[in-house]
Formats: sequence, C-alpha cells, structure tokens
Amino acid sequence: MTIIHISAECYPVAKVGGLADVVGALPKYQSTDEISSKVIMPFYDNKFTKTHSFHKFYSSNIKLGSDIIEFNVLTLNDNNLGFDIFFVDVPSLLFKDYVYSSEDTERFLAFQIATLDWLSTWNDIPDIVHCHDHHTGLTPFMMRECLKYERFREIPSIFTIHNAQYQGWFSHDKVGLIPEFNFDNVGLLDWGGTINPLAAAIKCAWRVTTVSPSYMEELKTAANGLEGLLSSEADKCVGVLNGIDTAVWNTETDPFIDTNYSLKNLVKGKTANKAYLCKRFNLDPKKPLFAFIGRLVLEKGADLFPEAFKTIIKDKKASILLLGSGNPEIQNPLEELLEGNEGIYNAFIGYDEALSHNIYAGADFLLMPSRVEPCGLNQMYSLRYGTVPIVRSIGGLKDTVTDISDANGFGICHQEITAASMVNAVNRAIELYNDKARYRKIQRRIMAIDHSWNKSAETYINLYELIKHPIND
Ligand SMILES: Nc1ncnc2c1ncn2[C@@H]1O[C@H](COP(=O)(O)OP(=O)(O)O[C@H]2O[C@H](CO)[C@@H](O)[C@H](O)[C@H]2O)[C@@H](O)[C@H]1O
Repeated sequence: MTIIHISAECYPVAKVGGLADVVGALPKYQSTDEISSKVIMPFYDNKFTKTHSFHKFYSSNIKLGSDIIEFNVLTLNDNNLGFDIFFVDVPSLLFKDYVYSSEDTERFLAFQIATLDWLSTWNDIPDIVHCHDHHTGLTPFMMRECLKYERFREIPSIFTIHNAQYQGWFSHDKVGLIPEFNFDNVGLLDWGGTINPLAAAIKCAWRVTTVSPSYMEELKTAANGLEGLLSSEADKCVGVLNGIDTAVWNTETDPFIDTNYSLKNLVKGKTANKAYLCKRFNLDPKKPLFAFIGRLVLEKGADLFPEAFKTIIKDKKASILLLGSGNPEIQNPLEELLEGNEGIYNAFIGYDEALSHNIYAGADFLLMPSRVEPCGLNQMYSLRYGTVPIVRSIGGLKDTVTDISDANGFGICHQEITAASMVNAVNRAIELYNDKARYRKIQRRIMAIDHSWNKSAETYINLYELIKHPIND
C-alpha cells in the first residue's frame, strides 16, 4: 500500500508547530515492508533546505487562474528521515523563508495543484491520499470534482484536522484559481458564503479524523462555525490520538539537552538539566520550575499568564520560564513583566527547538492552560521527560492527563480558564513538589507511559484498509 501525506509542515524540514511533529513521525511509524508512507510538502527557503542537498527530477507548469507558473519536484539526496519525502518547489510562491503568510490562498493552491498534477503522472497512483489541515483542504475536493483529476476519483482521501480554528477562508472571486470542475457542485467549496477549504475537506474527504477523541466530540459544539457540518458528517469522522516520535524525544539520546538521563538516573539527570536552565536564565534551582512552551495566543490560554504570573511571582515560592511568541497583546505584557522580576521569571521570546528540549528536560512542571487543545504534544513530551504537566482538561489534554487526585493520576488538571484556577493548580503542584517521595514516584510513573506512535499509526492503517475494503453490515 502506498500512502501519501500532503502537508505544509514536516519536522525536521519545516516546523511552525505540532503539525510538523505529526507529519514528521507518522509516516515513519507507518512504513513497513508492505506499506510505503511518503510525504509531499512545499520547498521553502529555510535552514533545512540551505544545509541539505536535493535533486530535481520533474519540472512542469501549473495553471493558476490565468497565470502559468513553473514548478519542480525535488527529493533529498541523503535521506535519513525514515520515509520518502518529495518537495514541490514553486519558486515564485513557496520558496520563502517562512511557511505561512497573507498570500496563502495562492501559495497553497499552487502547492496542491502542482502536487496533483505531478501525482497524475505516476504509473501507479497512490492507494491513499492523507491531507493535513486547511492548507491541503482543497485536495479532497479537487480529487473528486476537477475534470483533469478524474484518475483520482476512486482514490480514498483522508483529511486530518489538527486545528479547526484556522480554515483558510477566501472569497468566491478567486474560485477561478481552482482547476475546472462542474460548477453545479460549487456548493461543496462553500460555507457561510465564502470558500472554506476546511469545510470543503470535511465534505469531500472519504474520512475525516481529528487528533484526539475528545476534540472530535468538542468540535460538534465548538468548531469556529463548522459545528453543524461536523455534526452532520459525524459518521465519517473519528478521533485518533496523536503519538510522539520516541526516537526524537528520547532523554537518553536527545542531542539537544544538557545531560542525557533515563528512568534509572532520573533524579540526577533532571537536577543537572534544571541547573543548566536555571543558570542560563538566572533562576533559583531550589524552587520548583514552571515552564510554558508554545504560541502566545488565546487558544493556548496564554492571556492568563500576566495576571497568574504576577501572583506566583509575589508568592516567591516558584520560578517561571516561558518560551514562545505570538499575539502582541499577550506577548507585550509578558515581556514587560521581565523588568524587576529577574531571578524569579524569565522568558525567551521566539522559537528555539533546542531550548524547547532543554525545558522539557529541566523544568519540574509544564503549564498548558489551553482554551482549545486538539491533541497537544507538549504534555506528552513533558511526560516522557519526567516533567509533570499542569493542564486544563480539554481536548487531547483530557485524553492524556489524569489528575493526581485519582488513584493512578499523574498530572494536575483544572477546569476553569481563569488566572485564579491556574494559580490554584500551581499551588497544588508546589505542594506535590514538596512531598518529594510522592513527586519522584509520579515522575517515574510518567516517564514510563508509552505515547509512541505505534498504536495510532496502526489505527490509521486500519482506517485506510477499511475505506479501501469496506465491510458492509
Ligand atoms: N517557541 C517555541 N520554540 C520551540 N518549540 C516550540 C515553540 N512553540 C511551540 N513549540 C513546539 O511546537 C510543538 C507544538 O505542538 P502542539 O501540539 O502544542 O501544537 P500546535 O498548537 O502547534 O498544533 C496543533 O496540531 C497539533 C498536532 O496535531 C496538536 O497536538 C495541537 O493540539 C494543535 O493545536 C511542540 O513540539 C512544541 O515543543
């Protein structure tokens, strides 16, 4: 079976967030002697493409409205990613030093059209086309409706929603950018009077998945306008919990962290990594260290931080370290808070993959007060690195973290999206931290939890098999 994943991001080539982690790991776990799982992504002008060599093996043009645009398909010369990867190079639109921009309608339409044009030239077209998020959301529509892609009509498409907040909306004025289709079916593109790639994917893909079972349920009542659509398409929707790449996220071999460690020398390893972080960020290693890694946006509950951090700072019982960037209204107060709070609170505003690994390794607790969390990978990395997650029970966080008040609980959960609720959770965490025997026992328990992709990769394979060979009851 040949599976094609189509995505805007893939770790380690281009990563903005969790989408990259998933697309960079799932194909690796799906590949066997019988299954070939490949990735097609845009060719960007970034660190990865600057430091690796590629060869071009296909060139052609696409038609984007009235424009004729050149594209190439490249592969990596020394590929040690664990799966085949192809790069669609549209020099005029995609070869930029960023992944997303305000011209994404044209950019990702060009990507999807070039991808399908090139796939159409294959002798054996793939068995499954698996698209991720709205940037690839028009692919299931085009496979089903566009005259020139008739060959794809019988090929099952799967669409995974990593985040339904972003839908890729654009005006019907641009419908001419999409290759010719029977205009009677233009309604498949529409939701609420605009072209909505996420909605089109939900309507046209053979199956729709979300990245956790709870998020699937939540979408029926909160999906940024698509609640009705998701409820009516519920029969073809299923939640499959993300996994993590345990080869990348391995405390024993992680090349990014200061000191490698394992369950056997957990205390020594965590202490050394915490000492490294505290030295680098001028924090007190004797106090419990609370960290946040992620986008500073409402979705992640980051707007609660300024108020919550002020209380935690005033209490002087903990240190705080933040890594991220995002909305200026949230980011600015968090930067302003740095002044006068040296030694207690520090932040790295920006994106730093290596630092994120060091934080998972060196922090005592990871904060995730998310309003919305389709799955969340950070809590799974944190568990694997022996860092206790403090989460708002929502979406994938609800599916992966159990509160310490339960018999086998190992995390700290809160329900409300308020600074007070977060501070209360932090105080419960400090209490746990001070009960060293219990805290260490929990750290050992969480490091042993298996969140690798093995199980979910198999769930996806079973789903593909089921679509290809449906069982009629
Ligand atoms: N400033 C920074 N520096 C370095 N690394 C940083 C960083 N900010 C974030 N990261 C890293 O980016 C990833 C974020 O993963 P999430 O699952 O939290 O993300 P996101 O909201 O992007 O993804 C969406 O897709 C994923 C995948 O399906 C879902 O888990 C999630 O709920 C959904 O919102 C993690 O690997 C994290 O370490």
